[in-house]
Formats: sequence, structure tokens, C-alpha cells
Amino acid sequence: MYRVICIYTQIILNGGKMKNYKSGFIAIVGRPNAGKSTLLNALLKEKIAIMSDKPNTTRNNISGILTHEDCQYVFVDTPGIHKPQQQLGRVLNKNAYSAMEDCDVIGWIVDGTQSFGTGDSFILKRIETLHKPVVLIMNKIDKLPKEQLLKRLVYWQKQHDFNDIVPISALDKDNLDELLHVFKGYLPEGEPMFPEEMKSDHDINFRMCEIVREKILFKTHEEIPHSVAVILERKEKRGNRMYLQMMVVVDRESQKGILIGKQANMIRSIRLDAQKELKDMLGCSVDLELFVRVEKNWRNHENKIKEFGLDELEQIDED
Ligand SMILES: Nc1nc2c(ncn2[C@@H]2O[C@H](COP(=O)(O)OP(=O)(O)OP(=O)(O)O)[C@@H](O)[C@H]2O)c(=O)[nH]1
Repeated sequence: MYRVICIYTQIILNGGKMKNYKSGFIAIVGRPNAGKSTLLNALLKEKIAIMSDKPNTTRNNISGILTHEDCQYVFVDTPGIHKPQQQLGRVLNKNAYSAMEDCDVIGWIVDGTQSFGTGDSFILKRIETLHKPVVLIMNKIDKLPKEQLLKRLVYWQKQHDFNDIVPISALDKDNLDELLHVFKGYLPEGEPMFPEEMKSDHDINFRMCEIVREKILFKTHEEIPHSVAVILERKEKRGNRMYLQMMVVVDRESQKGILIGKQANMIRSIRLDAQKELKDMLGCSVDLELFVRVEKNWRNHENKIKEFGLDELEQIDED
């Protein structure tokens, strides 16, 4: 559905067909923490998706649009595919699967320092039902001594008949031009689907909430990072300042106490860090106010997952 809308936009934007121009969708999939968001940001040279060392940081499919003279790449950063423990986990996997079904080529990113595990066989099973070109992106090669790199490439090659294997370091931006070149080979000819200056399909409100969630991920541990949803409740221009009121939802009373912290120290420090980054993003002074609310066990309630905008397929269905 999303794809159909884009192709329609493509016709409106460009009218006629540009000769030899290529454009298409690349789904970036992989286990949690493989480096999907780091790769997206490195390719786009901008922070499109938040990153952290906590698994399942990404919850929505986030498109990053890279427009070159001869090609428009639409990368879809997906939630890490994992064995779900809750309804939210099942929805996140579903979001990733829908991106895989809609794309022209799958970029399966793995942490090159790790061996093929049960999480990978889970992904492989899905991939095998789709009959799409699959490029294995072997990430984190900065952590591999040179003599081990070749061994790891051979090791991963044995796991599946990949169309291509590209070793990279998303963190060091190493070998990304080669990766783009490989992806381009699998994209169909067609005009750009998005305006040249557009870098993401998510609006500013979504990105502002994500920045707050990122600060929470950095500062909290165990269950809290996974239990948090951030909702924008008010946004008001007051002179040359922006007033933002956001609600941080957790799923247990005890988490609310930890998130607020002794003498509200924790929530204050989250607020100040987020405020600083939001100021850079918006280019004006920001007054951020954060409230914390408990929605018991929200991650197991479909209506809450939808209300917090985490079910991509639901959003498409509603259109
Ligand atoms: N050394 C090294 N670390 C990396 C590289 N790419 C990503 N990381 C780190 O791996 C961690 C996870 O990165 P993310 O980009 O958030 O991973 P993700 O796959 O989007 O994670 P989920 O959203 O949980 O699915 C972060 O701490 C990154 O800094 C890399 O090339 N080298």
C-alpha cells in the first residue's frame, strides 16, 4: 500500500521518466543490536534513527531517503527481529516483516563478530519465503583483526546463498560506498519517489519524541528502556521559544519511581539532555516539560500499542 502511494507520488513529482535513473526500497533487517540504525544514520550522514546499546531500540519502520544524481535509495530501518515475549514484540516483528515484503532488496545486517544463532535462523526462514535478492552486510569489522575477517566471510557465506556479501563498519563509515554500489545493482529503473531534499518519512513530532526516548534508553537499565513510550501532548511556539510537553508512559508503578528518581534527579537529567538536542534540531530555544504516567502492562494491549503509534500495518490500514 505504502509502495503504491510512493509510486503515485513518483509520477506526480516527475511527470516523465528520467532515463536510466534507479530508485527503490531496501529493507535493513537483522537481530537487535546488529547496527541497523547506526548504518542508516551513517548512510544518510544525519541522525534519522536513534541508537543505543539496548536491544530493540527501533520500534517503527523508519525510512531514510538518500538521493544521488543517478539513484534514489529508500532505506527502511526495521525493528530488530527477535523471539517475542509480549504483544509489542510480535507487533515489532510484524513491522519488520512488512518492510521485507515491500522492498526490492533485503539488506540483512549481522554483527560480524558473532556466530550464526537461533535469532539468525528465525530471520533466514522468513527470507527464504520471500524470493528477493539478499545482501549480507557483515557489520562491526572494526572489531575484527584482519586475519579473522576472511575466515568470518567464509563462515557467513556457508549459511545461505547470498546474492552478495559486503563487510562494513557502520560506526567507522567503512566500505559504505561499496555497499551503495551493490544495492544499486538490485534497484529497478524508475524516477525518484521522494523530493530530493526529503531525508525521512517521519515527521518532526515523531523525531522529537524519539530523542526523549533515546535519552531514557541511555540513562536507565533492565526493563525500563523496553517499557517506555513517549507521547507529544503539547507543542506551542511562545515568542522565539518552543514549548513542548511530553508524556512518558511506563508499565509499572515501580518504574515510575525509578524514572523520576530521588528528588526528581533522573527525570531532570533526561529532560536537560533531551532539551539540548531538541534545541539543535529545531534551531530555537526549547522548554521541555516531561510527565510520567503508568499504563499497566501496556505492551500487552493492542489498543495501547496502536494508540502510541507503534503498529505500522495498522497505520497503513487506516489510510
Ligand atoms: N564497534 C562497532 N559497533 C557498532 C557498529 N555499528 C553499530 N555499533 C554499535 O552497536 C550498538 C547497536 O547499534 P544500533 O544501530 O542501535 O543497532 P540496531 O540494530 O538498530 O538495534 P535495534 O534497534 O535494537 O534493533 C550501538 O552501541 C552501536 O554503537 C560498528 O560498525 N562497529
